[in-house]
Amino acid sequence: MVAGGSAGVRGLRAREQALELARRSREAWERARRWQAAAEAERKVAATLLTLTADGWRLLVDRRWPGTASANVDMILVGRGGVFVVDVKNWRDAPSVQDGRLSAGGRSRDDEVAKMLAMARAVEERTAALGMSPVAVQPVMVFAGRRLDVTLGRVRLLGQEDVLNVLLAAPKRLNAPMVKAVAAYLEEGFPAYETNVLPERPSGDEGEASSLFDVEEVEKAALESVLHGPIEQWMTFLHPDQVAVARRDWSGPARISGPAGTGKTVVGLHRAAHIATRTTGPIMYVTYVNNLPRVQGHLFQRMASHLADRVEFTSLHGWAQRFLADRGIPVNLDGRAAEDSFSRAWLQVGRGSALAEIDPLPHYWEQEIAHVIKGRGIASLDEYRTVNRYGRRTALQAAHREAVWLLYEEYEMLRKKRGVHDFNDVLLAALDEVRERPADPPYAAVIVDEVQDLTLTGVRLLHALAGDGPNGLLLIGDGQQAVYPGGFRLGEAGVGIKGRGAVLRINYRNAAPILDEALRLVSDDPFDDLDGPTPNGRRTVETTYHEGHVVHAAARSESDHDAQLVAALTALAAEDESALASTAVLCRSRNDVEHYHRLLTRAGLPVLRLDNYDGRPTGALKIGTYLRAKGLEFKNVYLPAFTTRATIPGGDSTAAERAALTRRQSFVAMTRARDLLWLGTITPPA
Ligand SMILES: Nc1ncnc2c1ncn2[C@@H]1O[C@H](COP(=O)(O)OP(=O)(O)OP(=O)(O)O)[C@@H](O)[C@H]1O
Repeated sequence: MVAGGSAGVRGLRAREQALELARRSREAWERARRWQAAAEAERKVAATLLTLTADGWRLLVDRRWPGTASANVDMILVGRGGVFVVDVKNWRDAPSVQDGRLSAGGRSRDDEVAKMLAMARAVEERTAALGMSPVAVQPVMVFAGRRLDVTLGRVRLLGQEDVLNVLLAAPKRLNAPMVKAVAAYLEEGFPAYETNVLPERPSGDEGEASSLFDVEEVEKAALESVLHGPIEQWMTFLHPDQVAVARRDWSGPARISGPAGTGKTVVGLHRAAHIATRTTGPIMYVTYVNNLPRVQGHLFQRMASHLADRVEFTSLHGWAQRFLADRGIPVNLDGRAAEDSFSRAWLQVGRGSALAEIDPLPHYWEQEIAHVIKGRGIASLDEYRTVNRYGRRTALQAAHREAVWLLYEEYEMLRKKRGVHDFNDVLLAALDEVRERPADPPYAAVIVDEVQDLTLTGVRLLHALAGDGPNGLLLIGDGQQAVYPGGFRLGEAGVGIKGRGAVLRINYRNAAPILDEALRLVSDDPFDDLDGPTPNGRRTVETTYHEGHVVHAAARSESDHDAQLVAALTALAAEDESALASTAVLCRSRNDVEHYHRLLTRAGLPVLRLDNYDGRPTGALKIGTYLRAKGLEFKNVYLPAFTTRATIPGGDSTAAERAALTRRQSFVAMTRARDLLWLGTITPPA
């Protein structure tokens, strides 16, 4: 269930709210009528908007616009939906929007849009000082006496009769004290003309109260608003450092880093919105994980719906496949057939070679090919002989490198014989194509989230798309959360970010005991962070105070462990029926996901796979692998069969490397938890 209580209670509240507003509209009308300096059209719109003041909104009318000789701002409305900069229009001809242009009576009115945007920007500058995100400032043109609801870029065009419903339905961004503070701050920044003040108090004479709105429509709008989650609040207020990073002008590629939960994605999303309002080209928000773009896309839609069509949320491989298909380049991506080709290559030339001395199991070598050879686009044995294998800590002698190369060539031969491609082939082909024939139209910006999981080829591809222009490429990530082996330096991708980096340090997500527990696990592990290695895993990070705890559930057997998990989740649901909606069970392997999915379903708990989760509220408990949970967060996280030992078997020389990777993956899973982290372990009696 979502915020706002049960459906019945919500409906009742919306109805009460609508009726109260209808009562207050008479009072509003009277106040507006006595606003001498305004024209009739403005008075009517003011009356409509004044109605909202009964609901805690603040309306500032006819304000001076500092820094301009004589310009004024018609109205600034501050309420729980954010800040709305309102320009009232009383045009004889109906406005019309076509191909992104505004006209009326056959005449272009684009200059009015430009003025509106400049006004919004002035308000945005002021509210940014309070840590408010620009996406919470919305320019609105209100057309007196008309019905209309059209979006033109950032500007919303509304008919006088539609404005109230739209504002009431807006997701809640500000609470009551915030509304007061923001309004007071804007009042100071945009002073009133003394001769033109809207009377504060009604006279008591109700006068003519034309029907300003339809009670039923308002009721519907009020209901829509409470259905939005509390998430809109972080979308509105950021830490001043975060606002500064989101709005910074970078002269070339830049980087945002910081430990888990420090708001890197939040800043990335705000940055996407910021750039969208200042450019015209497409913007790509890309990540390695498949399901994350859907979730981030929905967050962005809720944060800045008017900009949603400007930003493409995509996984890197998904984008590359579409791009190649559009260019008519055939790709036969078949992960399973490619894996099978590798298994055969291993049997033929790997298992009996010098490689088995280091690690007798194929997994390590499969990753060597995927992340080091193909992931870095290495084209010859000579190149591979000397390459620095960042992030892979097991040294390879010349003979081993030669054996790996043989294995790679065998794999490639078998793969090509079957006519299939692997994920690396897709990126390599896309990179060749982009270099040959760049994307058209070019991307105005490419924002890469979770960049630590990309291969060098992936970063080269995105760099080729974004170029080195101002505010073009932004890399967001944290090497401590890398869940794949093999790394690189940005310099190798030809990306220079010198002097264009920002580090976020305040963790807003995890309760302190959870973050402490997770950081303890990786505190001795150095990690690679694109610019170079760190000596250990200890980070400087501040936590924001909120309650939370870690539960250790120790079991003697698998059945005892599973019973404890079911009991814990059932108790959680019994205490608060909505708790499951913000709870996830995360598993190390797909097999574990299958096992726990069956277990929980049998116990009668509603379960949704993370593969099918798109960020929209659902009442079900989420389940998925650690890797699928990247970038996400939940109030309660359950990690059944939790172990800090490497679960993939292999040789002694590579054991330390595998164990470190396992710890990093566990760290990612643990830091998804906001308030409760449940760790289930199975220790059979000695
Ligand atoms: N200024 C802020 N005020 C309150 N909450 C914030 C603020 N900034 C971020 N948050 C919250 O912190 C949490 C973590 O944010 P986000 O997912 O962007 O972090 P991250 O650094 O990308 O994390 P990770 O690297 O672990 O995926 C989110 O719940 C977000 O809403």
